[in-house]
Amino acid sequence: MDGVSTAQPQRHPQQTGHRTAPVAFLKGHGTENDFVIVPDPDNDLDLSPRDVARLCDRRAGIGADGVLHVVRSAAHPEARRHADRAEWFMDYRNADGSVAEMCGNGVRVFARYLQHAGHTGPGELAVATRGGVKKVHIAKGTADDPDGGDITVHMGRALLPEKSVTVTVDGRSWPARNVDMGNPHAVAFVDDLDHAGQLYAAPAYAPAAVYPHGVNVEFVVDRGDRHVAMRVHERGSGETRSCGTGACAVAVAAARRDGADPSVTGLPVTYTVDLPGGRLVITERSDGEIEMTGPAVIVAEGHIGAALLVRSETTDG
Ligand SMILES: N[C@@H](CCC[C@H](N)C(=O)O)C(=O)O
Repeated sequence: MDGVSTAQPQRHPQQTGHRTAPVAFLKGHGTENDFVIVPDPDNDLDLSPRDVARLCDRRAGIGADGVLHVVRSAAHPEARRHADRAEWFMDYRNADGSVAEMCGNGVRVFARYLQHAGHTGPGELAVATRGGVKKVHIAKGTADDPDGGDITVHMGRALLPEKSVTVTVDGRSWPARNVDMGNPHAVAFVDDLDHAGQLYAAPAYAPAAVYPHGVNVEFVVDRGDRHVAMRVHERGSGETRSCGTGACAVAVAAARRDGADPSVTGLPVTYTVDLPGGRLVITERSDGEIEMTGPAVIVAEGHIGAALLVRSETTDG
């Protein structure tokens, strides 16, 4: 993580017990990686891991792969130091309530929310994340769909630690490439995406010490020249229909496998990555910077029912 403080916000007295004021939310997705968006500019809400898990529950809650808690950087202890460069902080949480360093699809949906709410327009903006400040470009939409332009995120550089890893599903194992996109990934090239099975449980990996905080696992097949397809099992969320950091990790792993390294050749390389929920285009530039482009959509807005955010001091963290 990029020098992030781990200080936690203090729980405000009126945030214990039953919340009285309705809390607004929106629902959005990027290539069907879906999020509950909770606007909270002044960081008044203290969303516990259990609150997040309840919101993301697809039967008893709103349902999502994660939560995008939208807070002004100046109001959040983990982002205050970025406030002069990025007005808004994406406080991203996985569906099980855990915190992650980065979410690539989440940043695009976060930017779309800021556009939807009138905080920004098409063009450039910066978003603070636990993985540092990310530059985002919102393309102009059409007359029919003004908020429909693709969104490009500058994801930073990938790190490829030379550690051999094996991932295993249903007794079948593959070597995997270890790729750090701010968050951890294990990329396995397979003959058939069905070989990853149902992915109800997290794939096993070894040695465990390579990923002390867990890992996102990608399974990849070739579809054509610089064109791949993937499935992903996400740490903290299970199998999802898309993962932006995962698609970037896959593109870099595929490029190295194919002998392409822009920092050596001086030539950018672009991969098309198909996911169950849509298509992302990933370019690794000659300076190592990775750009990810894809759609982001807001699909609903409303208020969170009080029962979802009721907390008990003895059971909620
Ligand atoms: N879906 C995200 C990644 C979210 C975080 C991940 N589950 C982790 O724990 O690292 C993306 O689009 O990048």
